[in-house]
Amino acid sequence: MSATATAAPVLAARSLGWVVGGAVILAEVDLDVRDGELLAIIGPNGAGKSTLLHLLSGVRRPTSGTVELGGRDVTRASAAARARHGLGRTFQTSSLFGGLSARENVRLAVQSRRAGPLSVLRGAQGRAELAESDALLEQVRMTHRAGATAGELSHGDKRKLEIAIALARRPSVLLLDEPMAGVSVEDVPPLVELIGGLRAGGVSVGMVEHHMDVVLGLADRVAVLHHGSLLAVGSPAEVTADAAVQQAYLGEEL
Ligand SMILES: Nc1ncnc2c1ncn2[C@@H]1O[C@H](COP(=O)(O)OP(=O)(O)OP(=O)(O)O)[C@@H](O)[C@H]1O
Repeated sequence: MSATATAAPVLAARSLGWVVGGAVILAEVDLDVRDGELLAIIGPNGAGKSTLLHLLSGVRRPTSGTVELGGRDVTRASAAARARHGLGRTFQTSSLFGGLSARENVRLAVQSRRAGPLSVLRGAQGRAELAESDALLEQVRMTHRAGATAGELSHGDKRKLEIAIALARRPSVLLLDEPMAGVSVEDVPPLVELIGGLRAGGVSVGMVEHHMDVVLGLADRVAVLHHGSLLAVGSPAEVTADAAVQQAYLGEEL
């Protein structure tokens, strides 16, 4: 039994569903991210993976079911409120300020956590904020790129910077939407190391990812979505041996 097999859920979907225009995009999904684990969410294109992240993080409201964060019902809470209560996330499309440096991007996130977004408008200077920003850049191995503008970074470095920004808000659970998308082959191993190390820093992770070698190497558990329903959830070995999962991926590499 793995160390996280009996850990408490930090984030949970309970019978979660989303219906739009009569189409059932997500149906009755019961799934949790447990304390200290890395849960990977996989599934063929259009399975509902991003929708699930949107519902969990409050970007979209479910049409049925509930979301619990740290044991409390946050179904009606906004994305900002969930973020304040420890839920971080990154998006498939980059959310960086391309014209600002990597350090400035992280510093804005640090500032907004420390004093609320208005402090950014006041242009508050703070040694502590700078030190914290630099520590976050160090944590994601980006110190050497601190002065580079975000727009000129490689895809791999952009993903690292986005994780640093998410960590600036000190999340207890972090949702990553396809962190390896567009990342060059040589940038994959450092990103895998960074994401794998988040658990040791006390951050539980829910990660949507298509790269199976990355998923199988990193995840404590894997959840498989198919046509909006949860097909299987278990250890990487259990899931890859599952006949229904193999059927869903027929013709695709698993
Ligand atoms: N706002 C919307 N209105 C109607 N249909 C939507 C909407 N958003 C998503 N869908 C549909 O819901 C389904 C699931 O989409 P979603 O993006 O969650 O899938 P996914 O598993 O993340 O796919 P991919 O791996 O391609 O990113 C798709 O068929 C998509 O077209």
